[in-house]
Amino acid sequence: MPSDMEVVMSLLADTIAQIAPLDAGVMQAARARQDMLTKPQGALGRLESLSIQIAGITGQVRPQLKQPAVVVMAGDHGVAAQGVSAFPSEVTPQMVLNFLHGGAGINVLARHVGARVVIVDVGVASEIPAHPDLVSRKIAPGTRDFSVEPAMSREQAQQAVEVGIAVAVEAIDAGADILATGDMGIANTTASSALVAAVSGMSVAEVTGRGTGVDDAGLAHKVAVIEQALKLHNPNPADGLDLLSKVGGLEIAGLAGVIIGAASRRVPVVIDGFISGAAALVAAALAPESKAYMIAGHRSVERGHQAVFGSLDLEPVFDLNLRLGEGTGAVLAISVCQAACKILDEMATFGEAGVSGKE
Ligand SMILES: Cc1cc2ncn([C@H]3O[C@H](COP(=O)(O)O)[C@@H](O)[C@H]3O)c2cc1C
Ligand SMILES: O=C(O)c1cccnc1
Repeated sequence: MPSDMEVVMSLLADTIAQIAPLDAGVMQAARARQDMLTKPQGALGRLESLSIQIAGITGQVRPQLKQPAVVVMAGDHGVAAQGVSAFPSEVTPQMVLNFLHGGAGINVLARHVGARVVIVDVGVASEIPAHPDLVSRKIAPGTRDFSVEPAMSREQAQQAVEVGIAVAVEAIDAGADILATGDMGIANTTASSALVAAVSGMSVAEVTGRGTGVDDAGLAHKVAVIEQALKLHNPNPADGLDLLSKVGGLEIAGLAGVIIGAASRRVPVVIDGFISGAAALVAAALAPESKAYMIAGHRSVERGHQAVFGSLDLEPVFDLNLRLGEGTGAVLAISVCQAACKILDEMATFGEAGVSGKE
């Protein structure tokens, strides 16, 4: 009999092993179709390249995105005790209840694009009363304060990634054909900046912003806390579980799992803001092939988000000056992905429409 730990480890390893490269033949066929549509070649810019990426992801020359879902992972952070957020930790469970009642920003924007919202407690510190729409998969009641000790054990990091894999696969089995990532966790921009600094090699000051709105003194303190933590733990940037266990978060681990799970099932995954971007860096460290399945939804206001795009070689779909998280920018970008696929599928070719080609 394998121990529980071996089963857990094999799920992560098996899922990573299932991630295949994009289908180059399908992408070529989608490119050829784009070039026959009634517009100057390339005139629909990013809509064209997005449609081709999604064709390569799904293996369909004319992919349809009909059932979006956003996975919002919630977890608390021990490092909040250092005063690195403008808000108290009790906001995390309070916002989870808000999600469940449909009143948060993500609920509104998900309704706007017709996306299902999946809310997961992977590490909220307090007990959240049972609710039919809450996926309760708590690995620990928050992380430990990583300014003084590792945020979690390596085993917990792996278990949290696996929660994300399982939730993504369940959503896909229930019909989802495109996923978005969303986060909730007071102080999680601190963990995210630590991860981004560790992976990008940039200085902590360059990749640390105000999160929920700390003032100048608060920002300087936040930078000092992260610098000290990185000095203490020296995480290995090539080892996703080492990064997570030392300076990560349970919801960040869960989101890395969502990305890996989506990639393993050939489903596009739209990455939200800075926290989701940190999760994407971890996913890429664990499974480099998962990068091809990522679509960067938007550029967040949070300082350091650009470093994520640089490290992953991604270009955000838009920049609306968002700095909320929860998956808000990602679900809006899903609508752009759907538009891109409709262009590829529904636009007439020059031949069909009787329009003359280029001289
Ligand atoms: C009411 C409220 C709703 C939110 N929804 C997302 N966040 C965002 O803010 C937090 C990160 O910022 P920091 O690192 O400064 O704590 C995360 O929970 C993130 O999802 C929120 C924050 C607040 C206050
Ligand atoms: O970009 C984000 O996701 C973000 C930025 C600030 C605060 N919360 C989330």
